[in-house]
Amino acid sequence: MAEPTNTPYPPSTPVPGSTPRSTSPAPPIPSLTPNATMTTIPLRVSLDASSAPKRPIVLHIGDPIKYNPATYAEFIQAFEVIRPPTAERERAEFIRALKEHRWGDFNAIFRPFWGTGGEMGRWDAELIDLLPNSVQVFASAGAGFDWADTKLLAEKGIVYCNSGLAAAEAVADFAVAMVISTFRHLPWCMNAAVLPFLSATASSSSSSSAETDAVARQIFQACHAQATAASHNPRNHVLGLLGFGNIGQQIAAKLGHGAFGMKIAYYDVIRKPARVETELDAVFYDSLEALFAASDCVVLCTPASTDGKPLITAASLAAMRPGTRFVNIARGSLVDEAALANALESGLVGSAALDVHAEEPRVHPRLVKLAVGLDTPTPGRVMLTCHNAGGTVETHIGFEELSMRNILAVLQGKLAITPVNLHYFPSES
Ligand SMILES: O=CC(=O)O
Repeated sequence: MAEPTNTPYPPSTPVPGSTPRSTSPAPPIPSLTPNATMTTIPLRVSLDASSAPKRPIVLHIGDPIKYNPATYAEFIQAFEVIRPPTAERERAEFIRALKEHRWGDFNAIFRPFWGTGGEMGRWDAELIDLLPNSVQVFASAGAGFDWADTKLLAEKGIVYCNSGLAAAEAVADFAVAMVISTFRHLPWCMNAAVLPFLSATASSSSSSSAETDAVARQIFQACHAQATAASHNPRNHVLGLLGFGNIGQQIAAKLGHGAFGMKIAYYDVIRKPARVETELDAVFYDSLEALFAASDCVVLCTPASTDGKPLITAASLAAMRPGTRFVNIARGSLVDEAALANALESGLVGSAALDVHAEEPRVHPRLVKLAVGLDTPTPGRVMLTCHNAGGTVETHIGFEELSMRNILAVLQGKLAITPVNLHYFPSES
């Protein structure tokens, strides 16, 4: 089953620089309370009194800082920042450099890198075992951390901080668009407007522009007339959120009562406090199957399973109501895509919207066919996008800022802001 959702961020502390909130504040997220399990990581920065004080060393992997020059100025004042050149960030060379102790006893890893996964591939035992014992914190861009063995990092005494909070608003906004797409068949509507012209361009001379125009008008009119019968308003339908962390709660706030008027249902490995359920008018279901059986649209917003196994399989899909809508803005590895294609073809799943894919950057060919086909009774039943949900300038600003703030906090002996692996540390008592 999925890992626990992210350690919440204190409510009084806005994500520094993440979103311009002054004119239009985001809806409050009720669960953002300080977490009792937060702990201070013992300082391992060398404080050698006999020599001049040394600044802690930060290994900066990935892109240069683009959006937060003021915080970066503070950062490089406090730390010696080493940014290996591209060639040293290739896995083989990175491993060689670690073995040679090329960057000395560095204290933090800083990865403000917009892109899923690490530049040098999985952060597994092969890399982690080579890290010097001086490393205390690894702060990275990105909500997901399925590419990093955070348990092993904790066993080495390294706190891993993600930046999910900085991406939550963008991901939730995108999920809203995707949920609406499943109710209103946006791929069908969009494809019908342009596909005849795209096919004509692809086959160039075979059909005249008058023929293309006639076909296009026919397809337009068919969609205009028929999409209506397959489309519904989301209001009063049950939105089933599989995962109810920051992102799930933001989706609930945007689509629930007082907004789009959907009824909110959720399942999470950790049931949320009554206060959260009350504020979001959310009903807890005690199993994935129970949630699916109650939902008109299921949204996957939970971290990837630690064992890499999908949650959405032929067996779990069978618990859905016939014609259910399905949205994935979490991780492609959570879905058995062949089983989902079967369910779409049989009508068990009525429509879907998928931002993430099991083998990115490859998109499953059967799902592509279901996304573009104009020759079925309800064509274009799947919206497919390229892992774009979190991708906004505001997210990127927040990734940079939050990663730097996490490192500043830990290396200055304070609480990490968004740690996600503290539950793997031995307890202090
Ligand atoms: O998928 C995007 C992220 O992990 O932030």
